[in-house]
Parts: sequence; structure tokens; C-alpha cells
Amino acid sequence: MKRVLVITGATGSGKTTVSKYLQSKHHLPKVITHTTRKPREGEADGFDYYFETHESMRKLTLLEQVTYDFNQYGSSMEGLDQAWEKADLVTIVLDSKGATTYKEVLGDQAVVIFLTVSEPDALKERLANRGDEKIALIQRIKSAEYHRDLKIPKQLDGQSKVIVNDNWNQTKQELDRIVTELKD
Ligand SMILES: Nc1nc2c(ncn2[C@@H]2O[C@H](COP(=O)(O)OP(=O)(O)O)[C@@H](O)[C@H]2O)c(=O)[nH]1
Ligand SMILES: Nc1ncnc2c1ncn2[C@@H]1O[C@H](COP(=O)(O)OP(=O)(O)O)[C@@H](O)[C@H]1O
Repeated sequence: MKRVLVITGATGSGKTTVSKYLQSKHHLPKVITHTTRKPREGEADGFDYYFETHESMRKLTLLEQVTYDFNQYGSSMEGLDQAWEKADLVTIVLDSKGATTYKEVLGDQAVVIFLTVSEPDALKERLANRGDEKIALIQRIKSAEYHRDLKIPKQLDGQSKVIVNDNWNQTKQELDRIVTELKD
């Protein structure tokens, strides 16, 4: 069965780190999504995201689309199919609203991993260490979406694999276990 590992959680919880690990260690292709957010230093178009204008975003046919911290993000069925052409198990990084939509639309084909940390204040520190611009960081932490994604949505509770990403070595072991289970 073709499946997609949906990585979700608050900003700073480790979604990108987990997605990169799954790509490098387990060779899981990543579904590239679209955003109107400006690229951060080191991010590349067509690799981290397809960076769009509001106008180009409007022309896309998307499976789901959200506003997160005043920017638009969206993913297409075409993107998912392209990744599935490469492998039966692929990953996508989504906010919790998108993760809920994927679970609703794809059912058992969507396996959701909800990332959290035991001390939410640690996230601010991680974002500062990541090198986020101070103003962008303050705005992000104030956003309703950031606060919403600190907690698992009701619809995903009991339907997701929750990883408390306090310790990276432990997280890697949990990820290895999940991938092995899904590939068996
Ligand atoms: N629903 C949805 N969320 C997305 C999509 N692409 C990215 N996101 C989420 O949008 C949020 C903001 O992403 P980003 O600005 O890269 O910030 P980050 O969380 O700090 O990496 C994160 O929760 C991403 O997982 C998408 O296509 N659909
Ligand atoms: N378990 C961990 N312990 C400490 N720092 C971590 C851990 N996991 C990720 N990080 C760091 O936290 C920052 C935010 O992680 P990132 O993957 O970019 O989060 P997200 O994509 O969810 O916003 C990055 O600098 C990353 O290296």
C-alpha cells in the first residue's frame, strides 16, 4: 500500500529535522509543498518549498491550503503522486490543520507523526539557535497557529504517533522503529 508519513507539530518541534533524517537515513522522498513565505537563508526553491507569489499560488490546484502566520501554504495531489512514483512510503511536513485533512482524505494511507517537546519554552530557544530573524520569530510565536499546534488536534488524538522530541538520539530510534514497521 502506498503511504505518506505526515510530520506535524509546532514550529521548532523538529519537523524539518525529522523529514531530513527520513530522507537521508531511510530514503523516503519528501513531498514538496508550496508557500508564499519568503525563503529563509539556505532554503532553495524546488527543494525546501516551491516559493510562490500570491498570484502563482492562486493558479495551483491544491489538495488543501492553509494560512499560517499570514502566509499561504498548500500541497497538491500531483506532488504526492510524484513522490509515490519514487517510493511507496514518502513524507510530507504539514501544520496540524493540514495533517487533519490528510488523515480525513487518505485514511490509513496517512500515518501522522505529531512532534512535541516536554517544555514549550525550549522551542523559542531552538528557533533562535536555528537563526530565525528576531522579528519573524517574535511574530511566529505570537501567531494563533503556533499556539494551536503546540497541542495535538482532537481529530488526531489516538490516531497519531506522538514523539516527544526532547532527545534527538531517542527520536531517531523511534523513527527507525516506525519506518521498519511500515516497510514490513
Ligand atoms: N497545511 C499545510 N501546512 C504546510 C504546508 N507546507 C508547510 N506547512 C506547514 O506550515 C507551517 C509553517 O512552515 P514554515 O514557515 O516552513 O515554518 P517552520 O514550522 O518553522 O518550519 C509548518 O507547520 C509547516 O509544516 C502545506 O502544504 N500544507
Ligand atoms: N531533539 C532536539 N534537540 C535539540 N534541538 C533540536 C532537536 N530537534 C531539532 N532541533 C533543532 O531545533 C531547531 C528547529 O528544528 P526544525 O526541524 O527546523 O523545526 P520545525 O521544522 O518543526 O520548525 C533546529 O535548529 C534543529 O536543529
